[in-house]
Amino acid sequence: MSESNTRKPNRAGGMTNSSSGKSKSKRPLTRPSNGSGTAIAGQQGAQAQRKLKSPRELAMDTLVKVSQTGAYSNLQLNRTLQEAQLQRADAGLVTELVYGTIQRQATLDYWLARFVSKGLHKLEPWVHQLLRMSAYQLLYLDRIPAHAAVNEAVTIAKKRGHAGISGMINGVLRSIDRGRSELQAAEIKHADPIMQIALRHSYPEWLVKRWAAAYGAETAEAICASGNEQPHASIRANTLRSSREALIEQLQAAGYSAEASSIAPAGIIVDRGGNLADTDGFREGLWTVQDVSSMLVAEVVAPKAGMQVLDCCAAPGGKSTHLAELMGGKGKVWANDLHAHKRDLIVSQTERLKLRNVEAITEDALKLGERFKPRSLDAVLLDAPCSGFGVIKRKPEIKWTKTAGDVSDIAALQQRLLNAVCELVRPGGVLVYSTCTIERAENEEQVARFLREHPEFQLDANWPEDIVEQLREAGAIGNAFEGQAQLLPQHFDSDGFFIARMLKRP
Ligand SMILES: C[S@@+](CC[C@H](N)C(=O)[O-])C[C@H]1O[C@@H](n2cnc3c(N)ncnc32)[C@H](O)[C@@H]1O
Repeated sequence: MSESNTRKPNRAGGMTNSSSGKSKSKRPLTRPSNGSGTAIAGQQGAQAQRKLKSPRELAMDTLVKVSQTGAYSNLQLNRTLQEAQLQRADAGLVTELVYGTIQRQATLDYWLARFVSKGLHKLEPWVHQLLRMSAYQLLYLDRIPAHAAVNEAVTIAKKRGHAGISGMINGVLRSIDRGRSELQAAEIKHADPIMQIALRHSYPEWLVKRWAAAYGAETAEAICASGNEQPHASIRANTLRSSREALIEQLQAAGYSAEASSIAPAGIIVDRGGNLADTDGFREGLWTVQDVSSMLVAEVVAPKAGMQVLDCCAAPGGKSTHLAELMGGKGKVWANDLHAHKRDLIVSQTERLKLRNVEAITEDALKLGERFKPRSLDAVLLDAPCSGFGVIKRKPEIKWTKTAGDVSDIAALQQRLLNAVCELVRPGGVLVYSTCTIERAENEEQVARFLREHPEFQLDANWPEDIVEQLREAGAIGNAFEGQAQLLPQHFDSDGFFIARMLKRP
């Protein structure tokens, strides 16, 4: 039996993550960004590396690097997988251990603290990560026999540390194994309801407090639980090359589980699809890998063929290419990003999708007024840099690394960006503001302030009807829809996203 990656159904009291349900597929198969999980014939160096380090040791090293250096988990994991050249099942195990351990670290520490008498803060970083990672296997993964998790941890400890450490690790993990029927997250009780949510679902207290204040405690808990779910893999049909229906048939014929997204008109949910960016269909430009909530942004811009459109913060180009597709390849999309090295990402996407009406440019969006005439563009999209709390499913370390100060800083930048780029919209034109976060300060409050200071703009509820209907059904908007929506991650099992459509008065 491969012990690769299946998560326990609700084993430790959190949300279920079994492989059975539609939204519960195995983690490595739903994380396309870690595409190096496919088997790659080993080079000599890679084989030597593999002999030296087991998948668990690689996972532990990745966890230490992420926590010590602040590296993004997905990038660090990709580096690890590329260097190690693992077989698919082993890459799946490393992926599961890295994401799962980061995701559940507060709950894991809560239990570990019971058994580590000298206190977790006194542990060396690798010992702490090894304990977390092994406790994660015992408490959250059902295909991994307890003896494998414990023995592997002890083997790593013997290799890395002295006998006292391996003995301590053995003792702690065996205690957790013996007590695991009681170590259920749902059993965690705390006098403070905020702390209870934080410990059960493994989030920092300040963040839960903020979300409870913004959305109420019940919704805050649902946000937290949803953030621990496996993300769906989804693709956006390039409707200039094929239809969504034809692609679904094609994918199903090739053995994929593919179905139309209920919310995104070009979206296809693909379960158990492996790395969708490593497929012929992707290489041929038939689709783009993108979260369904992210697909709504260009639909809300709703550009017409022939329009002049500017995407101010565009890399890697997911929304710019979508805009160009919606325009039938006619008109012009300027895809701008601050970072010159990201221009290549946009260019490679437009070339792959065979789009000729996208021009990638490099500029600080605060200075786009030096390149474009005021009031000259039909539509401007500001998909702003943000705190990213909507994508915790994919980047779980965000919840541990971002601070309330980061939210204020990024909100101040967003405000300056909005003030700068709104000048470029022509009278009667559209300005769409979006973020992949669920912070009011970056979303509704940002828009309210902007509208106060720019009376020439007004919210515009003229969104595609089907999308509005789906948003209403999911509870993302009420009856009085004014033209902005906050999608929470639980609404469509997607990323959390905010979108506001504003019109410049003629
Ligand atoms: C949310 S991401 C954009 C994602 C992109 N719209 C997509 O759908 O693929 C934000 C982007 O803003 C860029 N950025 C940050 N500050 C910027 C600035 N001052 N001017 C232009 N781009 C900026 C970042 O490099 C990053 O690529």
